[in-house]
This record gives sequence, C-alpha cells and structure tokens, in this order.
Amino acid sequence: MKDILSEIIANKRFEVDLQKQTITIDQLLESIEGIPEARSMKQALIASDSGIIAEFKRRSPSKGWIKQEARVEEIVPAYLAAGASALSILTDEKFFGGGLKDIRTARPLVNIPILRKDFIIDEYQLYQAKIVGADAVLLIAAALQPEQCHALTEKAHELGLEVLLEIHSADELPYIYKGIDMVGVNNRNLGTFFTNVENSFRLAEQLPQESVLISESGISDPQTVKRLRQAGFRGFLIGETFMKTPQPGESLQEFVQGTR
Ligand SMILES: O=P(O)(O)OC[C@@H](O)[C@@H](O)c1c[nH]c2ccccc12
Repeated sequence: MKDILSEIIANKRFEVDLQKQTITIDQLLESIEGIPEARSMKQALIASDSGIIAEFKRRSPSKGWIKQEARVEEIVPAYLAAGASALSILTDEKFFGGGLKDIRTARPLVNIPILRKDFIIDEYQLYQAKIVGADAVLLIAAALQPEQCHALTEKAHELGLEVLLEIHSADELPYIYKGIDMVGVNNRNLGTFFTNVENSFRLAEQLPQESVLISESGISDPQTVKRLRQAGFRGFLIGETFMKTPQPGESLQEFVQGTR
C-alpha cells in the first residue's frame, strides 16, 4: 500500500494547482489587505493554564467519519467556553471533511488563536490561511524538504502568521531552527496513521527546551497531559477524543478539569 501521507500530498498538489487557476495569486494578495493582525498562538499557550489546542475534525483517513454533520457554529464556541487555549481547524476536504470556510465561520465566533491544519506545500495556502483569519499554520517536516520548510516559514512570518513545525522522529530534528515559533511532536506516524504517545516522551529530551513544545495526536486522558507537562510540553493538540463524543465541548470541559 502506498503510504497515506504521499497520497494526501499528491492530491494536495493537484488541488492547489486547480485553485490557482480559479483565483490567481495576485487576486489573493489583493484580498489580504485589510485583514486584521493575527493573534500569537505561542503567547496564548505560554499564558494559558489548560494548554489544550482543541481540534475541529469531521473525519480522518484512519477512522473514517468521526462526526460527519459537525457544525463549527456549535462546537467552536463550546470549545472556547470549556477552556481551550487555541483551536486547530482541519481544512483538508478530501481526507478530513473540512474546508477553509470552517475557519471563516469560526473566526468571528472566538478570539483565541486558530491554527490552519492542512498539508501546506505552497505559499498560496499561506495566503488563503491569512485571508480566512487563521493565526498560525502547520508545517509538516515529513511533507517538505528542509529548504521548502524554511521558505514557507519566512513567508508565513511576512504575513504575520506563526508556524507550528511538526516532526515525528529524531531524523527530522534538523528542521528545527530558531525562527520556528512552536515545535510539535506528532504521536501519529503519517505513513501508517498509528499513534503512540510514547513518541513525545522519547523525543522530549532532544527538543530545544526554549521552544514552545506541543504534543499532538492520540491523547485520550488527562493523566497523559499531566505527564506530558512534566516532560516539558506546553501544548496538547487533541481532536478525536472530543469529536467522537456527542458534545465535544462538554467532553473538553471534563477533560480540562482532570488535568488540574
Ligand atoms: O485526533 P487526535 O488523535 O487527537 O489528533 C489531533 C491532531 O494531532 C491530528 O489531527 C494531526 C496532527 N498532525 C496532523 C497532520 C495532518 C493531519 C492531522 C494531524
């Protein structure tokens, strides 16, 4: 089987090329004017007590549909009320059932930072993120060459967007450099989509302790968050644990209480 990440990236290349034919880069750039300054997700995590980045995700390649009818208007305000420090919104449509419109909808509803969670391979996607009101973008080491990652980071910063760099293993450590705002360890292997939280603990010591560290995926209980905090993590990116319940906001609220 071809690995899932390569399949997603191939599709993304195709999608972005098509989007460029509909709205040119120049047209996109024009709409950036007047978009308010982004909020700092890094500062929000440093200042927050929950550290939880609550994710809005309707489906995933490993689980299929998690909540097909999920509505941003209901879930996002509930996440905020429950104590989320930031939001992650999946904008990939084919594999995750999301879209840029989900960020557009969320933006006026909350004041906490929003991460555009997608497979970013082209600066065009950074402009899109800025236009819909995202504050930060995810860059995945496994999907990019180091130089590409570097160039996208610079471009994101020019737009005032922060970067969460995602790594999965020690061989991706060289992707980290001082311009990176936040470093995330994905507990999910993007080739197979299996998760193992031990991945964060294993890599923790090798990560620069001055960066804001985030543990991503497969976190299903408050006890794990407590242990991750002790290992130096300040952010916890959690989607499925909340999205699979009937009331994601309520389940986040109980979860946050458990991490105190
Ligand atoms: O639903 P989970 O297991 O709590 O995971 C959330 C988030 O970390 C996961 O969606 C994710 C992390 N990195 C990614 C990269 C692409 C797609 C998805 C992801």
